[in-house]
Amino acid sequence: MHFEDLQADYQSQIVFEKISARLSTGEITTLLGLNGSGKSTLMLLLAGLKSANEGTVEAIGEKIFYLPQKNQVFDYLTVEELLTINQTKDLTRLNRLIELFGLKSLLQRDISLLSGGQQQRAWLVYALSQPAEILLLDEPLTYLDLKYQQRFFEALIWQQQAGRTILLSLHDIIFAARCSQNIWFLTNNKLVSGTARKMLTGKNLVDYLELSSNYAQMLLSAIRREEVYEKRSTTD
Ligand SMILES: Nc1ncnc2c1ncn2[C@@H]1O[C@H](COP(=O)(O)OP(=O)(O)OP(=O)(O)O)[C@@H](O)[C@H]1O
Repeated sequence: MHFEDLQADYQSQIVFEKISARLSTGEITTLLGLNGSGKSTLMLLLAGLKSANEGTVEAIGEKIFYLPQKNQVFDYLTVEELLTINQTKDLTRLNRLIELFGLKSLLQRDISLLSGGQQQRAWLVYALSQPAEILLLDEPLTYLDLKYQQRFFEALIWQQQAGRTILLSLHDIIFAARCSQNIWFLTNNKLVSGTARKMLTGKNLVDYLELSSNYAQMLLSAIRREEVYEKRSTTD
């Protein structure tokens, strides 16, 4: 999937203009940016749910699934009913996801009566079980406790290894650094993109996320420590 010279606005307020990028097939890309920088808007455009004022999006022959930041059901629907709406799903994958996200004991419960994190787990299983080549997941970590953030990380790596192309929007750059090959920053109506290694620099965190340089350095040290830990843990 790629897009060129995209422009979006709401009632003549420009969100971004002339942005272009390619979503690398089979890789995980994370979209970072301040509140209101346009991450959800870009996902809506890529999913074909909002039309661009200018520019083009091309995803020939690729099925796209978009999970919005806020999800709700308007009728009483159990978790099981939600997860079986689309019968064309791969049941082996669905059952493994149900297990991974601890939904077995919640299958008969009404979604609207679950806690925020339990609802998010149901929506994530719903999203990850869709038969789509491209997954657009808007702030998937919202409400998740650390246990299920870790499970979500495992699910992401599994899905990437199964050949899916994934675009996430996140505010957690440590999580982004762990899972992403590519980082896109939305900043001042523009998109700046590159490999995670190249993009996660102190200067970019200060310039694009408006962090103080001390906080940016602290996060980058945590990312470096994590890299060392991960290298060590693969040889343990
Ligand atoms: N339906 C809408 N009508 C009018 N303006 C909107 C609408 N949706 C979003 N906006 C505005 O467009 C801009 C981009 O919003 P968007 O939701 O894409 O940002 P975001 O980067 O996803 O933010 P966040 O990190 O807070 O989720 C913001 O200024 C927002 O106020």
